[in-house]
Amino acid sequence: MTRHQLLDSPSPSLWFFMRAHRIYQMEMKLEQKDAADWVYRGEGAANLVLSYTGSSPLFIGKVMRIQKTARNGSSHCLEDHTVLTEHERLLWKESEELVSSSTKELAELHYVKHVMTPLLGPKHVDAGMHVVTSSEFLESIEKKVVCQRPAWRVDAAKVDTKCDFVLLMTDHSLFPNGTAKVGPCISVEIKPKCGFLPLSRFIAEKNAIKRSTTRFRMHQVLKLRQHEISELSQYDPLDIFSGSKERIYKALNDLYSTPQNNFRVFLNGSIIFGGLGGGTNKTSIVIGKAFESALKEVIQADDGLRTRSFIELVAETVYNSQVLDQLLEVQKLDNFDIEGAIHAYYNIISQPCMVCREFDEARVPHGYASLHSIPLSESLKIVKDYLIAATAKDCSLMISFKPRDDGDFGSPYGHIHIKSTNQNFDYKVNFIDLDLKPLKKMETYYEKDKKILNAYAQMGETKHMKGNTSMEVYETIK
Ligand SMILES: O=P(O)(O)O[C@@H]1[C@@H](OP(=O)(O)O)[C@H](OP(=O)(O)O)[C@H](O)[C@H](OP(=O)(O)O)[C@H]1OP(=O)(O)O
Ligand SMILES: Nc1ncnc2c1ncn2[C@@H]1O[C@H](COP(=O)(O)OP(=O)(O)OP(=O)(O)O)[C@@H](O)[C@H]1O
Ligand SMILES: [Zn+2]
Repeated sequence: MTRHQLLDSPSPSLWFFMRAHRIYQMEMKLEQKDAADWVYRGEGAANLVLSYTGSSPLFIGKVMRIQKTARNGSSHCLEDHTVLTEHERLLWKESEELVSSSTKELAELHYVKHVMTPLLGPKHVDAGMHVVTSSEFLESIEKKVVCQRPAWRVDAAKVDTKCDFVLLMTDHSLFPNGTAKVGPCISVEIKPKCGFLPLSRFIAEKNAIKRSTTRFRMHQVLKLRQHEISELSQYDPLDIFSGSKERIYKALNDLYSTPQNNFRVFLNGSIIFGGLGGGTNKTSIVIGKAFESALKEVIQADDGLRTRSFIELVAETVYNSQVLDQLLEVQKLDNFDIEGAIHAYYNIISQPCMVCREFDEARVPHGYASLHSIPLSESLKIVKDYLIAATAKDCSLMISFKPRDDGDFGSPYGHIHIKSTNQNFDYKVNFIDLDLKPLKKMETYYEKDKKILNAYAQMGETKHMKGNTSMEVYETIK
């Protein structure tokens, strides 16, 4: 590791100094030999995440988020590392730091810092910091982790070795104590997805099902058909966002039964439940037993009773912290639905509307035509809010718990008590994956919406012949 300037005598307080003074990029470079200290933690569609195992105080308690690049050029990854497009600069013009960013990576960081953090609360978001890397460092990481990655993720994308930055963030599966010694700490990662039913008047009558069935549940049918999942999830996002204790318990039980990519659990930073880097199947008895046993370190209950107490811990925290209320508000910035927002998108890019083009000129529904005569400022607001909501619908939250020491009254963390074991825990909640969605994705969103609806309608048609409603069908094929 090459250090310059500030970093001759690194200390944990330096990290806070840099954040406090808005120094988002460390004056250091990670070299090939540094790769030995980083191990695979997980990944999503766009990024690979590693955790630190070395002894440098600068990196203890941190994870590294590395961008991936598509193998076939058509993945989710941000292929284009130039800064925002002309239209994106227009869209985000109120966030000066974002539009004047010199690289796409810095734009992403400023988006989290200046757009998402004020909406979700600074207590729950860490925008992270960029660190320069050599391509040799990234190549070593790529080789080192390839065998731990899910095969389908390996086929889809690899580490982007041309990208010379990585993002360093707080490891939210741990509690900071400034040393390499961890634990006991248990954390849960939940990807709750969209928690409301759209009400927009721009939803076409033929798509009215969107007003009564969540996108998540309809999307499950498409995912099943495309073999992305092997069974339908029992989870319904409306439960976890409901504010009702009973329904939150139900959501947690359903997430536990069918975790897919919506639920994971880590013990002292290592995964003990759910799939690394992708989805996972229905929880089997074997997995259930192993999980029960892993919980021993933190849940003081007899064999067979720990999972239930763990679910109580998470459900009570979701209910008491009310953290999902804030997330739901941000998701609801999408109040036009993609069926309305898509027209505003074409106004912004000054292109003929591909949706209205499908209608005879005289038959364009009045509502859509009216969207094409609103001022540009309104179109910008509609699309900007839609994209912010898209980030909020795709992010995850990590809730971490550590047993609370008796008499610890000055703790900066939340406090939760579970009745079943009479235990007290400190907890903290953080949002992760608050990525900026590219403007050009609006067209993909429109197409995907149609695809999801078609798959759901087709399932309904097949089964309706037997006299069932779509909901009953969902329940029976689940
Ligand atoms: O469209 P969705 O709801 O499937 O969300 C995508 C996620 O699929 P999911 O349904 O959660 O399994 C998808 O997750 P997976 O790859 O399925 O784990 C990504 O998060 C994707 O975001 P991006 O392209 O990486 O920025 C997500 O795309 P966005 O729609 O958030 O842009
Ligand atoms: N700050 C963090 N602390 C602890 N674990 C993290 C952190 N950030 C990410 N992870 C882990 O790494 C995984 C992948 O990270 P992330 O969700 O950011 O990837 P992504 O490619 O952006 O995902 P998506 O497919 O949703 O776009 C997460 O699911 C989580 O398990
Ligand atoms: Zn239109």
